Amino acid sequence: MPQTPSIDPDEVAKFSAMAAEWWDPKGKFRPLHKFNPVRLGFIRDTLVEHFGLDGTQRKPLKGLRILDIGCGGGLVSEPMARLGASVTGVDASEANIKTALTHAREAGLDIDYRCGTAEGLIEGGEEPFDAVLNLEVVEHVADPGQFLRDTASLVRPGGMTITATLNRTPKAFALAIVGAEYVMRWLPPGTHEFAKFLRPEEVSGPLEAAGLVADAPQGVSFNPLSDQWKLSSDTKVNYMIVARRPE
Ligand SMILES: C[S@@+](CC[C@H](N)C(=O)[O-])C[C@H]1O[C@@H](n2cnc3c(N)ncnc32)[C@H](O)[C@@H]1O
Ligand SMILES: [Mg+2]
Repeated sequence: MPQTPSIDPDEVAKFSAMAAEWWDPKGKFRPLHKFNPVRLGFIRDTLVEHFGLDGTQRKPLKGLRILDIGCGGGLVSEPMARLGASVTGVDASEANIKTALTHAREAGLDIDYRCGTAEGLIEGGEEPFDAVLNLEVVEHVADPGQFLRDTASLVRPGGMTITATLNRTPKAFALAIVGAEYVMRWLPPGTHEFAKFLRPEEVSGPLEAAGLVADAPQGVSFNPLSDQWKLSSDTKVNYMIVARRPE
């Protein structure tokens, strides 16, 4: 594990211990698999609109350079590559990167996976990206403000970033921790720490401090009747924020 400021070693160890399960839709990452179609649709549509791409093409993201920071096993990196993007997937856990590499190789996808961090990319003089995806990571890092400013600085002028996380509200405590971890057992107890959840302004603030302009948050909600996630106006539990760097 690289020793740099954004890493909380206990958090990264927790994900490393589950590394073999990333691609098991019934395993410990079941919630992310269930959640994936709605966030992928939102990401695709947002990128197509922002960059003025042709959404009817089979590979509409062709030509875009995307960073998936905290990519885990590659649940988002792979679909982005299939849509034509040139994807760099970075994760602090070596075990996750191994899982991601093996899975992409078996799928015949060429993804630039690296074990590392946002601050490591900056120190290494990485060229800024068209888009940076920061999905379900900021609630697991040591210093969220610095991490958000770092991810923002990896966005090129005219580019954008999408951040997804959990809100720090009583409803999120009830659903994402008590419900998902202790009642439904969708996630291993201890996966999330309530104090590390972020209010939308705690995400947009650091992004804007780093020169981006943030949209209003987009809520994502689970409907127990249909057993599905959908975009919603309710940002009290899961939400995503799009932020753009002016030209
Ligand atoms: C909940 S998972 C999300 C994975 C992926 N983004 C997804 O949504 O499918 C959080 C990931 O963040 C990684 N991580 C934690 N701290 C990190 C850091 N400082 N830099 C990069 N990755 C980190 C963990 O190893 C883990 O794979
Ligand atoms: Mg999480």
